[in-house]
Amino acid sequence: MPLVRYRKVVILGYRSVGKTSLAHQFVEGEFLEGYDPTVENTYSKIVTLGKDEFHLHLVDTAGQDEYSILPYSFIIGVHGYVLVYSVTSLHSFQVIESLYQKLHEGHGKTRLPVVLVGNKADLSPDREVQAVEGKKLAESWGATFMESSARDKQLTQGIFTKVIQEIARVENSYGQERRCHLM
Ligand SMILES: Nc1nc2c(ncn2[C@@H]2O[C@H](COP(=O)(O)OP(=O)(O)OP(=O)(O)O)[C@@H](O)[C@H]2O)c(=O)[nH]1
Repeated sequence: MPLVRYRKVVILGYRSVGKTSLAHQFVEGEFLEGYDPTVENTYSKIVTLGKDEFHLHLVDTAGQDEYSILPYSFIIGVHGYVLVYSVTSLHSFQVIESLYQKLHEGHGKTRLPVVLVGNKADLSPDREVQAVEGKKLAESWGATFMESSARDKQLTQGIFTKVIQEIARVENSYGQERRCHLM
C-alpha cells in the first residue's frame, strides 16, 4: 500500500482574486460564478502523483492586503503556499509582493515552496499585469509561476500538482545542502 503523505498548503492573496474559486474548482470540479467573501475555509483531497499519494489539506483564507498581519497558523506546520493575484489588478500584484516578504520573514528567510498564480487570465483584455512581470517576480523568489483561470479545470489542477512538487523540490534541496555541509 502506498504511503499517504500529509501536505498543508495555504492560499493567500488580495480580496476577490479567485482563491476560493481555484480551491473549489480543484476539489469540487466546478466554477463558482458568485462572489461570497471568505472568512476561512478548509478543503481536503487525496492527490496521486505517479506512485505517490498525498493528503492535501488546503486552507482558503480571507483576502489580505499590505497591512495584514499573518497569524502563526499561516506559518507553523505549513508545507507550501499558493500566492494568488489577478492579472486584471495591479494592486493585487503589489499586495502579493508584500505578503511574500511577510511569509519569508515568518519562516526565518528560508527558501519557501511557493507557486505564484496570475489568475483570471481569461479576462486578458482587462489585463493590468503582464505574464513576464509575474514570471520575473517568481524567479526572484526561486518559485514557480503560472497563469490560470478558475474556469479551467486543467490549469487549476496544475497549480495544486505543482505546489506538491515544489514542496518536494525545496525539501530535497535542503537535503543536498545538509549533505554538502557534512562534507
Ligand atoms: N473570469 C474569471 N472570474 C473569476 C476567476 N476566478 C474567480 N473569479 C470570480 O471572481 C470573483 C471572486 O472570486 P473568489 O474566488 O470569491 O475570490 P477570493 O479571492 O476567494 O475572494 P475573498 O474571499 O474576498 O478573498 C467571483 O465572482 C468569481 O466568480 C477567473 O479565473 N476568471
